[in-house]
Amino acid sequence: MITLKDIDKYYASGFSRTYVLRNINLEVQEGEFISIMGPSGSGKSTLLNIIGMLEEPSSGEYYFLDKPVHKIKEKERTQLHKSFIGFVFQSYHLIDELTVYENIETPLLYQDVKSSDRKAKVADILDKFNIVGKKDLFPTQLSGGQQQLVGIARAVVASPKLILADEPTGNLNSRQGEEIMELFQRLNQEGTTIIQVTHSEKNATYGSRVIDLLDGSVVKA
Ligand SMILES: Nc1ncnc2c1ncn2[C@@H]1O[C@H](COP(=O)(O)OP(=O)(O)OP(=O)(O)O)[C@@H](O)[C@H]1O
Repeated sequence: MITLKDIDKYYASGFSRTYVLRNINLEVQEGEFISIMGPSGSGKSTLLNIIGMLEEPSSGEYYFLDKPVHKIKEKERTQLHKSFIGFVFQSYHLIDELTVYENIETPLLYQDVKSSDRKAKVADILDKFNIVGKKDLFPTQLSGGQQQLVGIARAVVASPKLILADEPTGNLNSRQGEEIMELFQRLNQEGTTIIQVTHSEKNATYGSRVIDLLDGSVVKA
């Protein structure tokens, strides 16, 4: 599904370069559930953002479903992201002015799904996530755990092939964190590929492979 070849990400600092990622080579097969681990500042979020097409590498090659992401135009890249990837952020990134229902519906609007299909898909996800009773509330009226559930519901409503999650349980208590991990495990068993960034050894046990980063390089994959 994913091939990264010699990916570097650096920023200019004076006359030199500061490397955030260096010489990353990685293959991810469809159906994997991967945890990216490593100390703070080791480049985990940057790697996830590159895989999610939210950031561009400075050099190297990135193939997603055999498409050369490093070569295609931004518009096509955005289309790839919208069609195949669901992104879960640590700080939820819900839209405060929209209800739970409307937040979950947004990716379907981007994909031009027709109204009756949108209704059916959102209803299905609300049901699956046990949040039917919350559909008309606004994000600020929910607990952190509930907001993250909505964030994940929004990420999966369009049935993405790949879920990327950056510290999805970072702001949750341990019970809520376990629920999210169990949910990811179920989605993975149903065929969704998952890559999460986590500091938690326990969260990593839900996955099938750990990628360890140190100072921008993969030390174990
Ligand atoms: N625009 C930028 N200019 C310079 N350096 C940057 C820029 N953006 C990120 N960095 C640096 O890249 C490094 C890696 O950041 P990244 O967020 O990927 O690490 P991380 O492993 O996810 O860290 P954490 O676990 O703390 O979230 C950091 O040292 C950060 O300061």
